[in-house]
Amino acid sequence: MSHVLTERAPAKINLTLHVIGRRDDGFHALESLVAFSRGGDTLSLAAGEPLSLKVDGPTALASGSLESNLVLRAARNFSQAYPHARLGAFHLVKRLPVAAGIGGGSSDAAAALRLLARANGISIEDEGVNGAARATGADVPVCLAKRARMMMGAGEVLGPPLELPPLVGLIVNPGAPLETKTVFARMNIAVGALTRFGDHPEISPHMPLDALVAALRKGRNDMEPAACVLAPVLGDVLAILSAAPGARLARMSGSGATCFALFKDCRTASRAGKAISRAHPAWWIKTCVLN
Ligand SMILES: C[C@](O)(CO)[C@H](O)COP(=O)(O)OP(=O)(O)OC[C@H]1O[C@@H](n2ccc(N)nc2=O)[C@H](O)[C@@H]1O
Ligand SMILES: Nc1ncnc2c1ncn2[C@@H]1O[C@H](COP(=O)(O)OP(=O)(O)OP(=O)(O)O)[C@@H](O)[C@H]1O
Repeated sequence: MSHVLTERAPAKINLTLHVIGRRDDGFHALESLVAFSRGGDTLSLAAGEPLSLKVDGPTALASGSLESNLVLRAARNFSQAYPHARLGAFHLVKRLPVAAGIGGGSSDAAAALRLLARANGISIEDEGVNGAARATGADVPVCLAKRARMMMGAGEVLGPPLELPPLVGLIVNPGAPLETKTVFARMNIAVGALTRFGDHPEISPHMPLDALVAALRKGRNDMEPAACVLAPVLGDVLAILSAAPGARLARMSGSGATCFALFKDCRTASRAGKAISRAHPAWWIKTCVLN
């Protein structure tokens, strides 16, 4: 019988997302402080079986065809880097909203690479694993170690892991899918243009909570205005989160439409979550701890 390994694929939250320009290859250059939730999707691997994927869970249908699933794309990229490596049968339990700016597919792909690395006794720091992550998608490298850190370049340049204090958050997705590519296109930045270079607030490795929140407030998500045009409900989500009692900061994650707010404690966050859920029962709302 094959040995089954399991990994969690958490949500990625862009606490800040500064788009500082557009490179000659068409990709946008970013400065982003990324953190991770504790819940998310679950991926398991029966190592040694032929490569396959089964997906179930509440958002399985929304995640598209099996053939286009980033788990299989990551596994194929891994196999190119390590042609003699054991692959296996993946089982994904999909819970995160899809095309939501919280890197669900990227986190699943990174979990697949962690599982394949474990099954083959390879470190996730190995260049082959990192190369497979880069080849799979811009957000996959940062999801590989799932540690809070600065992300730069088009996602391939990572700062050192940061020991952020746990941030109590509420994440809200109003159910309007947004494709990353479409939101970038709407920003309409010319190839080769540098917009707002280097004004990201300084984030130090052991920042106390209040200093971190103050620094985050000086940051922004540059994709928010374009995403709000494409999904006007986002304006409501941000206004509701900003006005929630105890909210210290409200912002969109990634290319949207998921937004988050930070609170001083779990009780305040959970109370806000319940009130928003009563008013908007169709929205996906989760309290979480980010770091
Ligand atoms: C916006 C972020 O969510 C911030 O974390 C990510 O940069 C997006 O990462 P991702 O979803 O993994 O992106 P990919 O699937 O690699 O790219 C989707 C499309 O988004 C655009 N794209 C992506 C990342 C980037 N830095 N610049 C871009 O212009 C490209 O048109 C690309 O074809
Ligand atoms: N395992 C997967 N989970 C979710 N979506 C997937 C997966 N594999 C492929 N996809 C496809 O990837 C696209 C983006 O989905 P995803 O949920 O990763 O977006 P996102 O949260 O906006 O990502 P990011 O924050 O990295 O931009 C969707 O169109 C979906 O069909």
